[in-house]
Order: sequence, then C-alpha cells, then structure tokens
Amino acid sequence: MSQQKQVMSGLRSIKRDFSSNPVPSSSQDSTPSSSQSGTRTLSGMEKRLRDIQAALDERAACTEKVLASYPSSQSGLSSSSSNSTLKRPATTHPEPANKRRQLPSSWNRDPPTAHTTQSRNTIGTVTPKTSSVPTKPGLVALSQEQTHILRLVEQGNSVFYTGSAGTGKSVLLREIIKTLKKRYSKVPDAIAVTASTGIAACNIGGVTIHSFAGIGLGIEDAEHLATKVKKNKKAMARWLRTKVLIIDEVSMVDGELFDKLARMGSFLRRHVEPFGGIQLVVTGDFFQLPPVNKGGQVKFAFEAEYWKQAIKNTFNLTQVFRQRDPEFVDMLNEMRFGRLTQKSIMKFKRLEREIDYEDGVSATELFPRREDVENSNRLRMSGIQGSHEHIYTASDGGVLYGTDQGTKMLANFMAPQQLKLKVGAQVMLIKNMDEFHVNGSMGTVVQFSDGTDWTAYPPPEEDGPKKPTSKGPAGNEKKPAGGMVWPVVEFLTSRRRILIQPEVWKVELPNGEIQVSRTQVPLILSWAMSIHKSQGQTLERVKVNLAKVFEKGQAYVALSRATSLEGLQVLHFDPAKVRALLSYIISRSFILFTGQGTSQGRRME
Ligand SMILES: Nc1ncnc2c1ncn2[C@@H]1O[C@H](COP(=O)(O)OP(=O)(O)OP(=O)(O)O)[C@@H](O)[C@H]1O
Repeated sequence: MSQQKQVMSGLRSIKRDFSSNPVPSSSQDSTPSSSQSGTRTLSGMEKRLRDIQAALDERAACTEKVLASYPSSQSGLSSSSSNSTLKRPATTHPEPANKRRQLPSSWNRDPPTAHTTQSRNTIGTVTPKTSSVPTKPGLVALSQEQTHILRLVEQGNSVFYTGSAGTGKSVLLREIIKTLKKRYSKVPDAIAVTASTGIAACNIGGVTIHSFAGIGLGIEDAEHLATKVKKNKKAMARWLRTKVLIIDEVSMVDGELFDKLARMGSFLRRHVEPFGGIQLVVTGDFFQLPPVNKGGQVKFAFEAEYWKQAIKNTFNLTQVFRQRDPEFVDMLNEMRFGRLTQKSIMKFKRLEREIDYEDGVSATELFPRREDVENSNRLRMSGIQGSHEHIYTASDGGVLYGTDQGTKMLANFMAPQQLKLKVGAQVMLIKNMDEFHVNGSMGTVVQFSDGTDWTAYPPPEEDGPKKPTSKGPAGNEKKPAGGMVWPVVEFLTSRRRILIQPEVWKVELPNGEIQVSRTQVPLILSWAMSIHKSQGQTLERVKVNLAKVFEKGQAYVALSRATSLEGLQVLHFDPAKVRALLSYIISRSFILFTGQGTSQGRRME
C-alpha cells in the first residue's frame, strides 16, 4: 500500500496538522503550528503568522475562483476535476525520467504533444534496430496541479509557482514555454525567457533578467534605467513587444531589482500596472539559493513592493517526482522547513558511510567552489593510466563573442570550452537524447570512434536495412586517419553504449538574435560538480561534504539532487548548516506561502 502512495511535498497553507508527523522538542522548529495558536497566548511572531495567514487565505480564495472558472474537460487528464482545489491525481504518476532543468535546442524541435513532454534523440548509438525504442517512460504527462497552472498561464494570468526540489517546476516551465511559443509563433519577441543567473538562464535557453531588461548591472534607480533603455533601440523594442515575461530561479532575484523592473515596465510601456502590464510567469523555490548578498541585507523578490500587485496567483506544487521514497521526501522537507526531527538527524548522520558501487561509477561529489570541482576532476583524470587523452575544444560564436559580456555568458554554459576525456573517464550527459539518456545521465567513456559504423538511434526506418553496429570492446579505440573521433559512453542505467557527437547551446534574445553559442561534445566530467551547476539536476549518486558548505540554501540544494537515500552519501552532517536559510525565510514569513511538506501532501483547505 505504502508503495502506491504518491510522494507529495508542501502545503499551500500553514494550516497544517503535525499529529501524524510530530516534532519532538529536540527538533529545529521555530514556527508554531496554527493548531497550537488557538489554545494559548500568542507570541508576537505567532500573531504575525496568523495575520498573514488570514491575508493568504483571502488570496487563495481568489485563486480558487480563477481555478473554478476553468472547465475540467480541458485538463487533459483522465482524472480531471472541476473542483477548484488542486487535487492529487487519481492515478499513480508515470515513472519519472531523470531530467534536469534544461531546455535543449532539440526540445523545441519536438512535434507538439498534448501536454506531454518528450525529449528527442539526436545522437548515434550502437543500439540495434531490433531493440524497440521505448516511448512511454519518456513521456512526462503533466500532473493535475501542473496542468492547472499551465491553463492559468494560457488564459493570460500572471502566476508564481513554487514547490520543493523535484516537484517538476522545470518540467512545467518547459511545457509553458513550449505552449506559449506555439501560441505566439507569429508574434516575434512575444515571449521573454529569463532567469536570475546566467547558469539558470542557459538551462532554459533564455537570457538573464538583466540582459533582457537592458540594464547592465542595474545599479541606478528605475527612472535612470528606463531613460537608459529608451536610448537602446533593441532593449526598448523588447520591453514594448514582450507579452509574457518568464523568470526562472526567482529565489536569486533581488527584491530591489524586481521593483525596479516593475516600475521600468510602467514607464516604458506607459501603463500603470507593474511591468507595464506584461504577463508574468515566475517560478523558483525560495528555500534554495538566495539572491547574491552584496554586503547589505538580502531582500527576496517576494518582499518586493510590487510583488503582490504583479502576481495574483500563487501555487505550490506538492507532488515530488524526483524522490520516490516517502521517508526521504519527508527528511528533505523537514530540512527545508528547519524542522529536522532527531530521527531524521540520525538518519542523515548514518549516510556518512562509504558506498561501494560495484560498476565502478562513483557518486558525483558536490562542492560549493568551482576550484574544488576542477581539482577533484583533474586528479581523477590523472589517475587513469595508459589511456590517450582526447581534447575537444568548443566552437564558440554569437554577436557578443569576444566581448567581456560574451565571455561571461559562455562561462555559464554547462559545456566547457575545453573537454578532456580518456577511456575510463566518468562523465555526465548534458543534453537530453531520449527517455533513458537525459541531461544528468551518468556513464563511463569506453572508447572513441569516428562513428562510421554506428547506427542512428532511434533507427530512421523501422524496416530499413540494418547498418552494422560497432562492437568494439571497452577501451578499443578506433582512430581513422584524418577523421575526428568521438567518445563512446556506456550509460549507467541503460547499459547502452552511445556515440556522443557535438551539440549546440545558445543564448538567444526573444527576437532570435544569438548572443553567444557554443558547439561542444555534450559531456562533462562527473566525479565532481559545483552546487550551483547542480541546481535543477537529478542525480542518482551524490556525495556531499557539508563541512565545506557555507552559503545559505546550499545544503538543501545539494542533498535534494539525490533520487534515493541509497545513492546519497553525506559527510559531516550538521543540522545547524541546514537551518541557516530557513531563519532568513521565516523571518520574512515566506513559509506562509509554502507551508509544511510531508509525503502525504497536505494542502490548504
Ligand atoms: N509530471 C511529471 N511526471 C513524471 N515525472 C515528472 C513530472 N514532472 C517532473 N518529473 C520528473 O521529476 C524530476 C524533477 O523534475 P524537475 O527538475 O522539473 O523538478 P524541479 O521542481 O524543477 O526541481 P528543482 O527545484 O530541484 O530543480 C525530473 O526527473 C522530472 O523528469
């Protein structure tokens, strides 16, 4: 029975009930449950929580009204419901595919499927034609709550949706972008896809919010910035033509910046509403990485003056897809909300053990600093003896190529400028290929080949003549004279050997102008990875040394990348480390918008 239980996270309210999830006195709890508040004198903080709860209830009621107006027959789900409350889907969700937050260029070329997302193969493999290409697991059917949000966006509503790690925010965002781009296919520049940071922007094929707005560092006040934009034809055109502004990883958007953009939009578009009436689609998890603190007090976007006015619909995705073990989901949620029970603390501490992976593919160690990542990967590479090193140098381009800005943008790509590989190197795929080989899939380089004797995957014609498949044993490198050779990777989960050829990444403005592009083999060394780059990633084997984690939110981001407790090793677990961001958020009452999460998925009623 428990295996059938859907893994849920988060509430849409603080009206939670801890009776089935008691928090012992030893827990890290600092926020009262509302059930307690009615029975004794309320503290100042409790009163504040209660007041904001009342305000939140009002807003939720408004959102529910909008939902209720949406006809259930359009949900596209078998278990559609006209009930305004977001319900748990009636059916068990399909097998989650390991995907990371990225919108590969190949994604856009997919034929549109009704509210399903499917990655597309672009790379060769040795898989013989007879092995049928599975399609089902790769089809990610949006859950009911994801579909509701998509519908609201389609109806032109400004929306902020959040959810704990692994609740499918990125999957939904990809679908929203795809749907909107299709709808506005005849209106150039209508959809602006942006994110708070370069890395996050690259992951969704967009630009940074600064870049979109044309504000440089954005230090001046809104009036000055607007005057600056007026003198910049391209930036001005973007502001005027944009119909929908998408902002991903909003937790890292500074509240002051949000207000400046809101005001700029009003000036530039001569429209009294924040952002000049542009529809907003904002997503992120405020419990993950916060805005970069430039010395002063951090102000989150939800604390911005115009936040409430700009975004009338707030949602919390509750169904966790990344982790399927309810115990792990609960542990992560306790951590997210700073309510770690003694039991969970002990459980996390027990994850210090070494894990011996018999297949030789070790866990990806997540580090806060890039230098540690590079050193770790370099050390492991140099430990591989007797194998020739292949160096792949990226081919870069775009209108900003060669400028400082362009160089910074290129540095945000997951794909490195120079990729050094050997037979035996542990790698991670950084593009989606098919349902089993996705961004985040781990494997080992087993040989290099020019690809002449490899079949395409999936085969172009089911009944066509079979081409010979490469059967080179691991380590048997083929180097045809004068030709390029590409790495062949044996993937951990599928056990398939796939020839990996270059792919293209682009930073593109809404008008289609390519700011920078990079063509590179879509692999990175994966013995180690930075926590920043891991954000949005789904990893089966993860190792984190919490003694090295220093930034707020990093511990939660790092640990929540793992799909299971079995594949997670945690060194120096310290509950204090994971509390840091929470105290930030609680002090700003954001918890009220997200609530307590459990595997049961309690919601606002
Ligand atoms: N509707 C769905 N059905 C099945 N699997 C899904 C669905 N939505 C998301 N997933 C899967 O869940 C995993 C996590 O999804 P995703 O990366 O979108 O979550 P997220 O909320 O963006 O996480 P994070 O905040 O940690 O980046 C992925 O493997 C994704 O394929």
